This record gives sequence, structure tokens and C-alpha cells, in this order.
Amino acid sequence: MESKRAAAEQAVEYVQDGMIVGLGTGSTAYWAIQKLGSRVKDGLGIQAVATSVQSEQLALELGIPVLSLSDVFEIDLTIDGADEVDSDWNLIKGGGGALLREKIVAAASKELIVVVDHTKQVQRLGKFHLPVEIVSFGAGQTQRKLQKLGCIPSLRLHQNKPFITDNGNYIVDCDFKEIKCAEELESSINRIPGVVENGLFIRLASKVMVGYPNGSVQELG
Ligand SMILES: O=C(CO)[C@H](O)[C@H](O)COP(=O)(O)O
Repeated sequence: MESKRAAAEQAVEYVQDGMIVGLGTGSTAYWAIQKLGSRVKDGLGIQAVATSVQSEQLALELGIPVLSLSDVFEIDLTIDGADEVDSDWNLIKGGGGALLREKIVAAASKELIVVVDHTKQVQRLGKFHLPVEIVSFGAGQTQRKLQKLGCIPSLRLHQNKPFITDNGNYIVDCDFKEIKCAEELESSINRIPGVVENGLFIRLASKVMVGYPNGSVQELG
């Protein structure tokens, strides 16, 4: 917890008055939102765009004004977590099921600061099962197409029922073991009819903050 909190709080130091800030989702982004909330209480004037219903609720509880992404031309800075980060700062995201909104928000951001604890750093992506958001119609068909790309897909469940994203879709977690060409895979997956988006974030991160249990943070970028 201390590693995640330290990385998240360091990222919040980049937030300046007047900015539009993208709020990530997950247990690391949680600490960034908490810190932003306390800075807002101290007078920081920002507006935010959230990547999930959960993060939006937290932001509102903390007094952070939240805008709809459609009403924003560009986001100045987004702070979000990741499930894996490789040496080129390519990411796997979506462990919390928010990958679609996270990718839309990241793509609308001038800067994406990724906040992780040191366990998320990997040589090559793929040990973490890649989350893919799919529509419920024909979900079995879509999973078989995913399998043909070389993974073992499994439908994410919540209380013995399919997990439903904030967008009303399913998530399939794909075990690729090791992803050799992440950029190519990202496109191949998204070409499957029924796939909405996948959790590979290629060349979107502009900085990575890596937190350690003693509270220190390594800043990459
Ligand atoms: O992509 C995400 C949610 O969809 C999260 O950023 C990712 O799962 C990391 O979560 P955590 O900070 O809890 O380890």
C-alpha cells in the first residue's frame, strides 16, 4: 500500500492550478484522487474527468469538480495505474475493468503519468492476463476468435455471473503467457468483431512513477 500511495502522491505534484485532470481507476489511482482532494480543499482549482463510475464518485465525495469528457477539448494530465509496465512503458491495463474509459481518457490527454508499485515492472508484457472488453452478443464466438490469436481466454465473473463494465459489456481475460509484439497484438484483437477495446496501452505513457515499500519513488521520464 505504501508503494502505491507514494507513487500516486508524487504524480499529483505535477498537477497545477487551472488544469483539467484525468482520474484513473484502481487502488493506486485511489491515492492520487485522495491527494488531489486534499489539495482542492487547500485551494487548488482543477476540474477532473473520471475513468470510471467508482472514481467519479470518490472525486465528488472529496469535492473535486467532475466534467463529462465530451465537454472537454483536451485533458492536461491523467494519472492512472497499470497492471504491467514494460521497459518501453507499454502497459497492460484493465485489471479493474475500466480499460475502455481509461484508454479514451489517456488518448485525450496531453500527458499520462502511470503510477505503479515496483511489482508491476516487467521485461515483457503478458504474464498478467490481458483484459479485453467485448459486447455480450455472441460472446462465445468472440472468445473463440481471441483464442485463435494464441491465448487462453476466460470470461471474467463477479458473484458467479459475468462481470459487467461501466459500459454494459463483458471482460475476457486472455492468458498469452508472453506478448512478443504488443503493438501488432493490440490491432489484431481490435479487428475482431465483438471486441470493443483491449488493455494494451502502447506509447501512451509519458512518465512512470514506481513506488517502493520504503516510500521511495523512482521517476521514469
Ligand atoms: O487498469 C486498471 C483498472 O482498469 C488499474 O489501473 C490497474 O488494474 C491497476 O490497479 P491497481 O492500482 O489497483 O493495482
